Amino acid sequence: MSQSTQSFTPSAVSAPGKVLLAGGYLVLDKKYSGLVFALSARIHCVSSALPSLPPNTIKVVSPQFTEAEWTYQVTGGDNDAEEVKVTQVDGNPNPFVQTTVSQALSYLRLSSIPPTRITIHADNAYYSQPPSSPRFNYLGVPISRAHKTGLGSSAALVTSLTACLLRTFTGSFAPLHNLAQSAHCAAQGKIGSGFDVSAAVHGSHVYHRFSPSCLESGGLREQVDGKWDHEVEATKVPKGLRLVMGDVDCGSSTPGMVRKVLAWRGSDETAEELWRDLEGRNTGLIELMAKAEERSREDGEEWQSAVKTWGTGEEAETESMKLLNEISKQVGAIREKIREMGSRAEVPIEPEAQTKLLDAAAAAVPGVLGGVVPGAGGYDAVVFLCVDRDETVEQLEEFLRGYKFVGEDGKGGSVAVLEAREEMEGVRVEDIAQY
Ligand SMILES: Nc1ncnc2c1ncn2[C@@H]1O[C@H](COP(=O)(O)OP(=O)(O)O)[C@@H](O)[C@H]1O
Ligand SMILES: C[C@@](O)(CCOP(=O)(O)OP(=O)(O)O)CC(=O)O
Repeated sequence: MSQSTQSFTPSAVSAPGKVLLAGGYLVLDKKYSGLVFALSARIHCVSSALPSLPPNTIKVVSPQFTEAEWTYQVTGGDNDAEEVKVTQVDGNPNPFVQTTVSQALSYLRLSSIPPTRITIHADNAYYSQPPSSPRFNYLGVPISRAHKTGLGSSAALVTSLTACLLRTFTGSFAPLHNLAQSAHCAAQGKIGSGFDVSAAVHGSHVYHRFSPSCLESGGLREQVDGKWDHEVEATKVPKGLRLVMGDVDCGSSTPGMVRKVLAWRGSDETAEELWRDLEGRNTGLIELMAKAEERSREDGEEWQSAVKTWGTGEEAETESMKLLNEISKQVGAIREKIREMGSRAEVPIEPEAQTKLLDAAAAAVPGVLGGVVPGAGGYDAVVFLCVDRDETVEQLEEFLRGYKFVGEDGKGGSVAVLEAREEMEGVRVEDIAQY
């Protein structure tokens, strides 16, 4: 039913970026798990009334970039038969912003809205830039020219913007997950696994995807309000451990890699065995992390002492130490299968240059349990699981800063440490006075 606006709640919300530590490619199939951590790097959206504009106008601005203002006119929705239309009247195209505004307003079917401004602020870790830049640093280029670091800017943006629109016009976040997945898939022009939007909504978890059929028939309302079959089981990096994210300055294209890996999976009947084996290793890591977290609560003193000494040569033989050793070994076992997957599909999921970097970092820095090439793999990122000791983190950062990466065709590159670590929480309401 169409409804006129009952409320206008100026809102500030944020949604986190993601890192898929385990389950790349597998997570595209509902049977298999994705271990995804939300990150402290967030995209914020802040709404306010903008009385200088005509009614039924929404202006979205992203002030860290040039040419980043988009004005939309909202029409229709006066009766049930009439669709809501969102037309861009000003600015360059931004399909993620436009699709999100359009889907949120079409879903809500508001027959009139007060003129509204929404400001986007992205944490610095989303784009390469000088260290110690001010918060929400001004990059001075259009978004298309900013160098992305692969934390999932579009998923965090779509989720944050959807949440902001829902809260502004209805006072609540419902139905955030389904609506954000729908908008993200529509803007991308394809139905991916959705682990990134799921992390932006729910925070860190083990993810099983929704069936693509949730978005394949019926209208928007029917789809969003229908029964979704994704699964989300909260998880966390055990106390005393942390993730360190590295951005490798040598790009590779995810879409091409996904197509090739899936084509190989379809053509080789032994691939399924590899998928099952890798799933066993991934769930093995998930279980070990849960056990470690449990151990840290059962015997905090023993756990703390293991975390303090792991990798220093002064380890005592305790249950906690055993768990840290097992986690470290399990990361290695996952990488072994990932390399097999890559070489059999002929796709550089963990290319040799990344193997060298991951092994060299773990060998050089005491306290690094292991590193992987996250998500789809390739040349552009690494993530390390390490003990959360100041000296370990500092040494790892120093090691990465000094590392000379030799990528595809012998091209050299550097590795930047991102200002982001794991975080449990997904979307959240922020204090509107802070911006
Ligand atoms: N801070 C931002 N403000 C406005 N739009 C953004 C912002 N960050 C990302 N986007 C949108 O998301 C797109 C990037 O999406 P994509 O290429 O899928 O990258 P990612 O892998 O980071 O999600 C941009 O072209 C833009 O449309
Ligand atoms: C291959 C995948 O399973 C994981 C890709 O993970 P990334 O973290 O590499 O993704 P992008 O940020 O979109 O580049 C594809 C998917 O699950 O959609």
